[in-house]
Amino acid sequence: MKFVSILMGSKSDYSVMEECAKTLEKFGVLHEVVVSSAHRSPERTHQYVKNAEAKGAKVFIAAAGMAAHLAGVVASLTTKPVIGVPMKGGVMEGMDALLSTAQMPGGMPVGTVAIGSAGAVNSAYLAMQILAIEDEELAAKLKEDRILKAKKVETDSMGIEIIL
Ligand SMILES: Nc1c(C(=O)O)ncn1[C@@H]1O[C@H](COP(=O)(O)O)[C@@H](O)[C@H]1O
Repeated sequence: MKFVSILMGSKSDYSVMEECAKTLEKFGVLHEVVVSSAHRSPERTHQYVKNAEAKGAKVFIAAAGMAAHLAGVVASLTTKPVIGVPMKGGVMEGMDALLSTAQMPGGMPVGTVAIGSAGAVNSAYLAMQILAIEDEELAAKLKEDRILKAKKVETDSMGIEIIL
């Protein structure tokens, strides 16, 4: 079994991270969704990451807001790629979470995406792009998705564009 693991620090992150799960779902990519906090439930986080890796998690996505240490702690527990998603809601509307997710010490990376909703969706795409390195079927689906996105830009432009 190979799958993407999605962790979030709180149930309150789910309304945003649901978009990540839905994006993986759309492409038929197997995933787990778990609430676990490095701060509030350190043992659960440790056990979950170790078990998930043993079961076949190929990429971890970790979302948290405020002092967002979850992704960094997940990165400390696995050598699989870890994608961090900073959540809004702290005093700096996500800038606090962005910095605490991205500013990892050398040798312990967390690939960090945008704050909030765009980041949630992009974390799923980035995870799939990593899986697609060795999955031609998924790679083809991602290429098709790019073509559809480019076509949509053209369609959206029709009716409003003025070109001299
Ligand atoms: N940053 C962390 C961690 C962690 O890093 O371990 N655990 C929870 N949180 C974050 O705290 C915020 C508020 O959580 P509550 O809404 O439960 O009070 C959430 O965005 C969560 O990700």
